[in-house]
Amino acid sequence: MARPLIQMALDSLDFDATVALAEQVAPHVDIFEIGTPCIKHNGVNLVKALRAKFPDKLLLVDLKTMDAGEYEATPFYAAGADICTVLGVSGLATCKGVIKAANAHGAEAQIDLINVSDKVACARATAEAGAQIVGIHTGLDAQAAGDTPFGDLNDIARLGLPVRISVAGGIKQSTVQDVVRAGANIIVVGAAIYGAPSPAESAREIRELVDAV
Ligand SMILES: O=C(CO)[C@H](O)[C@H](O)COP(=O)(O)O
Repeated sequence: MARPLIQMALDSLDFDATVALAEQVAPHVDIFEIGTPCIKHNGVNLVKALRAKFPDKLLLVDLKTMDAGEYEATPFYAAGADICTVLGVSGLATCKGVIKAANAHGAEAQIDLINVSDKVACARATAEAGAQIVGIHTGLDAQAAGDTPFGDLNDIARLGLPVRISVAGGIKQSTVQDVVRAGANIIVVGAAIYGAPSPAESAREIRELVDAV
């Protein structure tokens, strides 16, 4: 399996703080995720700023699109996004719209399985439709209620679909190696890095743990 990628979720609302945090953790991560609250607050100009500052990083824009897939995602790909997310619960037509926009820009679409009731069926259908990445995701509110993404990861990984698997939801130093072993290709980490006393040190630890598996 190719080396798993580490995705840092930039979940602040503040434009300058987001860029500053990205600078701190850049040596240790592969993908910068502009989180949903952050992209809603700052818009496409933040995509352009990060693209210009980090030409060698992958950039994921966590749009969590729910409708008008092609129309909503197109300007973000045009601004330099490598990956945009679309909600699996939006339905196949919206997912296909984001996939179409991604393909038009030589980029990728990620289907976020958050709150999808039949995740296996959604993953199969969207992989068939050409999605490049399926995201297993326990959101912040569900985490607060005690949920984790680990069971869903096992269910999706065993399908052997021709997609990369991204996993998000409270991943930290003590769980990251299990996530890699369970078959994740992209490990998303937010609070365990940005909430640490030293985000750079925390990102470095995560990198070492992932690479040691
Ligand atoms: O997409 C998100 C919330 O919807 C978060 O960015 C994602 O869950 C990663 O953050 P954390 O590691 O803190 O869970």
